[in-house]
Amino acid sequence: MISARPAVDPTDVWAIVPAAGLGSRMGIDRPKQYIQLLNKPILGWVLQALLAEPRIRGIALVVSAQDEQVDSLPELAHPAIERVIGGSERQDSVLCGLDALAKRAQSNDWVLVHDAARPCLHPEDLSRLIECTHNPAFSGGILATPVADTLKRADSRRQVVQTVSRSGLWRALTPQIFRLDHLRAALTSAARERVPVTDEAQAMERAGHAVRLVPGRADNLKITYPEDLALAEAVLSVRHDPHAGDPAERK
Ligand SMILES: Nc1ccn([C@@H]2O[C@H](COP(=O)(O)OP(=O)(O)OP(=O)(O)O)[C@@H](O)[C@H]2O)c(=O)n1
Ligand SMILES: C[C@](O)(CO)[C@H](O)COP(=O)(O)O
Repeated sequence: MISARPAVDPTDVWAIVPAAGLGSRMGIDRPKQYIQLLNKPILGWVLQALLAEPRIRGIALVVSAQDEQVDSLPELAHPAIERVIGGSERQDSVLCGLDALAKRAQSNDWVLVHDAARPCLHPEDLSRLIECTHNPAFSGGILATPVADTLKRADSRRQVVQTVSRSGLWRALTPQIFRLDHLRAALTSAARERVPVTDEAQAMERAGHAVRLVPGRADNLKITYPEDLALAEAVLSVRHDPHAGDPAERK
């Protein structure tokens, strides 16, 4: 049952966690979302963060049909979580999640999508993202962080051809929040026209919607390569050690 949690205020939202990827860039023989960070798999951290937010009524957890490890997650027993089978690309998996939620939710409910590969979501970022739905000038929003490095464009030999201005450039993070019917229509259109989209915002932009950037913490890392694991573990251990303090507050 996906709608087991009571409504707590008019901005209740639903969540989709696309977790049907192979994690091929991680270079191991099992999906990266089951790698343990501290005492918990990456996907366990993600579900814990979403379950702690009372405005989220239900979560569609999208996994591959071959996934045998998902049953070992204690969070799977939570009545708010529904398991859904995903597709071959991330955008297909998100659509599978939306189709499942559409059977329970209202078409104008809000849905946030958060990668199974981002275990360091901070509760304050999640809360501010949900609050961006109160701004009627936008169709929703995404967590994002300004680009902090100097950017280079290179040719096929990796010779630098240009230094690109980073002014106005942001890195798209997740979660990303939109109305269920808008996002479903935008992703369906991208799929019908075979347009690859790497996040929900790209589908929404393509459909003509105004997408708000909500500044989020740069430590909301996406685990992609092996070297990302130690960084994420460091973030989680500081956050969950009450004596460690927040490095961002160090002078
Ligand atoms: N067919 C797919 C592909 C990706 N994802 C999910 O989308 C998120 C972001 O994708 P990415 O980090 O690229 O993960 P993978 O596809 O697993 O990694 P890789 O590209 O290295 O294979 C992940 O939570 C991943 O599980 C998904 O649900 N369905
Ligand atoms: C959705 C996302 O996490 C935003 O940064 C990202 O686009 C997914 O990246 P991928 O590596 O292309 O799956």
